[in-house]
This record gives sequence, C-alpha cells and structure tokens, in this order.
Amino acid sequence: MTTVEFRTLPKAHLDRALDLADIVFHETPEDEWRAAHREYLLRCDRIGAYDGDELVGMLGAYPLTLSVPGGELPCAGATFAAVAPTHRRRGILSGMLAELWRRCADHDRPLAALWASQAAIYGRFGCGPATHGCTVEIDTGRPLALRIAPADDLPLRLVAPEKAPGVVGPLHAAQRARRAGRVARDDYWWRTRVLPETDEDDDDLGPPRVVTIGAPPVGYAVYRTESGDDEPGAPGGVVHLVELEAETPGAAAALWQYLASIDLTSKVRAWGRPLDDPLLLLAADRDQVRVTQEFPALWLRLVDVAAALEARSWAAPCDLVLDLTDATLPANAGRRRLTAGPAGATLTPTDAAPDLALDVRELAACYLGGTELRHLVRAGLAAEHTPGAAAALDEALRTAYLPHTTDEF
Ligand SMILES: CC(=O)SCCNC(=O)CCNC(=O)[C@H](O)C(C)(C)COP(=O)(O)OP(=O)(O)OC[C@H]1O[C@@H](n2cnc3c(N)ncnc32)[C@H](O)[C@@H]1OP(=O)(O)O
Repeated sequence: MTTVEFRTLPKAHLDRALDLADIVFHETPEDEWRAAHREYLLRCDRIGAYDGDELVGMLGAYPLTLSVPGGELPCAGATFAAVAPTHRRRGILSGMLAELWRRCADHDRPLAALWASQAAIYGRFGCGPATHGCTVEIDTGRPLALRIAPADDLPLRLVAPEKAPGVVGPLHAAQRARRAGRVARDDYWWRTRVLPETDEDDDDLGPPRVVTIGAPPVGYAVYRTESGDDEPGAPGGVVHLVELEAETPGAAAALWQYLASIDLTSKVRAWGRPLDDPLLLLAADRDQVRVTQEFPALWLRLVDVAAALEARSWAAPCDLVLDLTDATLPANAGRRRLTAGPAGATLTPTDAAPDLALDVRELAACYLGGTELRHLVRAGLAAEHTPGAAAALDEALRTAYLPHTTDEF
C-alpha cells in the first residue's frame, strides 16, 4: 500500500478537487455552483491528500474571524472535508485534520470551527457543538397572535439585495458583538453566503428579499418565498426566513407580523433560530408557533486551549484546576489552573489536585456559553472532583445571549 501524503492543494488542482467533491457529496456538476465553489476554495487554505499523484482527499480552511464572548478570534473554518470512497477509513481525514491543527498553530489561529455533515464524526477530533439552532414553524393560515403590540410607527422598506450589506451590515455587526459564534462578514460573504440569487439547496425558493424596519433601521429580515399550489383550498406558499435581527421587542414583533401576513402564503419556516429567540416568549399560542427541530450548529475546536480561554471575557471569578484530556493535540492535555474573572484569565500548568476532569471536546462545547458543564457532569461526560466546581465554571462562562450562528461554510 502506498503512503498518503498531505500537502497544499495548488490552484492548478482545483478542478480535480471539485470533481472529488462531486463524487463524495453526490453532486452533479452544475456550472453555476462549480464557479462559486471554485471562488470559495480559492479563498481557503487547502490541504490535499495524495496517493502517489492521485488526489484522494481534501480539506479547505476558510480564514474566519469568530465572535467570542467579549471579542473575536482568528478561526480556521474547516470545509469541504472529502475522502474518495476508495480510500475511506484509512486515516485520511485524521491526517488532514492533524495538518490543519499544525497550520492553525503556524498562523496564530487558536480556534477551528466547522458544520458537521454527521454529528458522529468530529467529537473524536476534540470538537464540541458550541452553538445550537432550532427550526420554528408558524402557522400563518390565521393571524399571528403575539403578546405585545408590534411597533406601528416605524416604516417597513424592501431593500435591493445588492444594497442590503451597506444598510443592514451595521445591525448584523452589533448583534454579532452580543452573540458569540458568528463570523465577521465582508461583501463577498454577504453576496455569496447570505444573499445569492438562487438557493443552492432548494430550487423551489425565490430570490432573497430583505425588509428593514425603521429609518435608520432597527431591525431587518432576509427571506425567500416558495409559491403554493394554485388549486382552490390547497396550502399556500411558504416564507423561508434566512435571518431576522431586531434591536427592540417592538421591531421584532413587527417583522414577525410582516412575515406572517405575506399574501398567498400560509406558513413561515425559520431555520436555525437561536434557542433563546424572544419569538418563543412573544407568541401567544405555542400551537401556532412551534419548534419542530433542534440541532447542534457550529462545532468548535480549541486548538490552543490557553490562548482561547485567555482571549474571552468572563462573567464571574473562578479559580479551578482542570484535568484536561486531548487525544489529538497532547500539548493541551494535563492539569491546568484556570484563574479567571472580569479582569481576564490565565491558564497555567500545575500539579495541584483537579477540581474537574474533562476532555477538550466538552470544554469546546461550553466555551462560548452555549452548554453548561454541570449538565455534562450529570450525563457522565465530565467528572467533578470538588462539589460545586462545575457550577462555578458555568457562572464564569455565562453569557447574556446564547451563542448563535446560521453562517454555514
Ligand atoms: C466540515 C465538513 O466538511 S463536513 C463534511 C464531511 N464529509 C462528508 O461527509 C463526505 C463523505 N464522507 C467522507 O468523505 C469521509 O467518509 C469522511 C471525510 C467523513 C471521513 O474520512 P476518512 O478518511 O474515512 O476518516 P478517517 O479514516 O480519518 O476516520 C477517523 C475516525 O473517524 C471515524 N469516522 C469517519 N467517518 C465517520 C462517520 N461518517 N461516522 C462515524 N465515524 C466516522 C472512523 O471510523 C475513524 O475512527 P477510528 O479511528 O476509531 O477507526
């Protein structure tokens, strides 16, 4: 058996990479998306796995800036992980991720993140689900019943998608500062990831529509519509919400009312809403506004645990000894004393007895404030040696808003 080598996948091999992705992700080559994927991969750091001259695996890493509590950090956005069906389960993904961790260290990226195709794959590599999303469906065959009055003094305006980043970008940035787990968007990201003319996953959806409320805007929604059946009595169309952000409860209520009352539609389907979406409290009738799905969204890898912990803000003081395990990056493993508080944090090696024992996977799940360690202790996924230690870490990690993102990559 030949040895597989991991090296940079050059621009000249992009067509081979896209062919491999088509095979692995069961795609048929479509020119429009091939050009888009090429443009996207060109912006990525690219790792190829070569069996002789044959490209048998690839992994992209998009250079992201991820919001973390109190700030933001450079983060490798792992994407397009693909291994040829002839070379599965021979350690190629493992080898490409090991190479990615090395490159993160070289480029001072303490974090890596990804969206998993299957939840079972990435935990063994030290990744934990750090944000969660839910799908909310609103039955709009009847008027939406809300517990507060929507703002009725603020104008609603439709904005052309090409103008939207300039108009709603500052609102997104302000919300991103509150919600950890979000990537910084540039024009490329808005144009290709948020507002492409067609939806890559669903041909039935119309182009993106952007509605703002207020002048200057205090909220906005991005959505696409799917037309309904023409038959009398048949279900109406569906409004597919891409994102909705609002600075005030009244503006949020007005945007939800707007979406719920679009003519010729009878349902709003909102994918990837935060689990603490105020809509779930605003709704007067939870049979009308239902959570139909909940899922792990962004998986996070603390590639450099000390740098990651020392870069975020802390809600309460804690002084704890953590016994960390890390199967694929042993430099993170061992006993560390975490001293953290509103003034900052330090993580230093120690021989002291541990208060908590956990894997970096569990620490990654808790890092943005979206998972409580005490629940993981209760589930047997982490060990508490000092009573109250998990609760103390949870208080220190707590954030006012749950971490949340819908920016898939
Ligand atoms: C971030 C993203 O891009 S998500 C997209 C991921 N890509 C896909 O789903 C495309 C289709 N699948 C593939 O291309 C490949 O099967 C991959 C990339 C998922 C895995 O590649 P492989 O080279 O086979 O993985 P590798 O051999 O390194 O496996 C490492 C370990 O993960 C496990 N593993 C790999 N894939 C899976 C899976 N789908 N489900 C559960 N475990 C898995 C292996 O069993 C192995 O465990 P072991 O060490 O205990 O034996």
